[in-house]
Amino acid sequence: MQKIVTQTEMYALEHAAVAHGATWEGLMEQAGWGVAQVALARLGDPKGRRVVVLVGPGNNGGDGLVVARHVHDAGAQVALYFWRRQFAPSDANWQRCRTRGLAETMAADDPTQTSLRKLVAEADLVVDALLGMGTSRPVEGPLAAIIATLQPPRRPLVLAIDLPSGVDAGTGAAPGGAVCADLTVATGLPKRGLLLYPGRRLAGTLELAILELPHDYLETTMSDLLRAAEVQPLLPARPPDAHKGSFGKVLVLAGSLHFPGAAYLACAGAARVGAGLVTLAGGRAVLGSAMRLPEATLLPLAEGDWGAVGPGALAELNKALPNYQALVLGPGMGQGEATGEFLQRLLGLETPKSRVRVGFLIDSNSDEATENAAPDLPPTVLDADGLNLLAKIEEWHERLPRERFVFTPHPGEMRRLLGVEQLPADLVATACEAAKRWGQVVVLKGATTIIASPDGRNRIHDGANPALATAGTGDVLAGVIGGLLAQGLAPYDAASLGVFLHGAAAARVRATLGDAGALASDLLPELPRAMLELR
Ligand SMILES: NC(=O)C1=CN([C@@H]2O[C@H](COP(=O)(O)OP(=O)(O)OC[C@H]3O[C@@H](n4cnc5c(N)ncnc54)[C@H](OP(=O)(O)O)[C@@H]3O)[C@@H](O)[C@H]2O)[C@H](O)CC1
Ligand SMILES: [K+]
Repeated sequence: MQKIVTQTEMYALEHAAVAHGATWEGLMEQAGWGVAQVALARLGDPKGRRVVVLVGPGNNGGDGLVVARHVHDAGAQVALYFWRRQFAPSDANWQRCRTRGLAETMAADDPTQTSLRKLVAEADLVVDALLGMGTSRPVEGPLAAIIATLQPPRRPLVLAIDLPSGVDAGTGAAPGGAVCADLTVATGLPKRGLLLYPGRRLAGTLELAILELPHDYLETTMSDLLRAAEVQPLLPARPPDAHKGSFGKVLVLAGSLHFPGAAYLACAGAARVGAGLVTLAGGRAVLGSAMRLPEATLLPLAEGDWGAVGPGALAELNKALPNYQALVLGPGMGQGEATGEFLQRLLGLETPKSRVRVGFLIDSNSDEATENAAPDLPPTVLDADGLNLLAKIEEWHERLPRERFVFTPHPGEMRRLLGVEQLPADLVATACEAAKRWGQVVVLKGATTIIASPDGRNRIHDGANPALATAGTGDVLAGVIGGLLAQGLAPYDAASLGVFLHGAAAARVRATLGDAGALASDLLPELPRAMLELR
């Protein structure tokens, strides 16, 4: 499993490695040697190739000096450009470069970067070893000017060691600008900032230089990179003697007059990942969606305002719910008052008192519990308007039954759930803390999607795809996760596999249609193909 680390976790791992007998110098040698191998593979025959290494003041610069030595020893012509690094005889890696006679330029002697521009213009490869995990503030002044000499379009290949200089290792932020690399070789383990935007974009292709780190430290709360190997075992089995009842039933409550298509997309998403039966619940507004998917059954519900679902729908819905193994709630359902009241009562949140009566609804029109007493909800995906309506309910997270929901917010919905104007910079920590506090699985959607479990586990999906930036793709994802929940996956696994399959289907769409013009519904036929590919 590929772990992703914060600076704190990485420094702790390095200390643990030293406690187990490694040396700092040895770790740096391993890191630099690993990076040099990637550099040499990119350079092809190193003879006569020109390499410039930009060396900063810290250990990232130290890695750069190790790379410089190995690339020189392999036959390339290496020049060193130092920024804020003072020579000291104890700097063994610099000393080794001096012994080899590598050319040196000091940034302090090149205030207008004239020498640097010439070096860069003649180089085949620039190695960025200015700053790594130690980046602690926005880039400015001479450092910004040095970084500016690497601007595209005319420039050599740029390889960043560990992180592109200027990218925050924890959040991926680059407030003062940063090196825009063609590839980044992470040392030991990839840092979170390499997966989060804009860091992910600035890093280019990601590669890894292996460090020997003590593995028992890897199994704590570090993030996992969501990859095929991790999710493949989660695919539900399809025994030959199976029947539709084997794969669960999903109830989808989605769509409204304004968003009729959301219902279709969510239902079809659930069906396309193998749910046995999908039922669409709603008023006349969603009839069109039901017609588009003849395989779905329909649960007609009493309508509130403008065809939206209102509290009158509860009786029918509660009767039906025990027959379903998963519920998808919210895509395009609207945010009208009646729908809000419906949701509040469906979730048992109509009065603070109901906290102690989870699973039973009180009909506010009657003094006593009605015969419509609600069953416990099955595992439920709460998405889009469902989340927006939930966010309006006072103290919702203290009163909602825990470990029952997968929340699938995009950043705007996440802000509303958290009740903040702006999301904190550290999105992984934000998703993880929310999942813990709310007791629900949180899928924080974005170019990089974060899946966080209440128990602290979290997975990061590196699936940016411009083809996905179109209306309705979130509705498909909600349906996909619902379809997997119905097949018996635990919420965290259903969310993880769902995000992976959705991303894999999107990659297939992009491969045939390109970056623009794909429709959310184009994902649907690709979902079974993505599953087939994964099996
Ligand atoms: N620890 C190990 O054994 C290994 C580490 N590896 C590599 O080391 C770096 C992390 O090294 P570190 O020395 O902690 O940090 P950096 O080299 O990234 O940089 C620290 C210096 O940078 C200055 N700084 C930070 N931000 C800025 C900024 N925006 N502008 C100017 N200067 C900045 C900071 O100086 P101060 O002024 O704050 O004192 C530091 O001096 C890691 O990324 C790996 O590459 C090896 O890979 C493995 C072994
Ligand atoms: K760097």
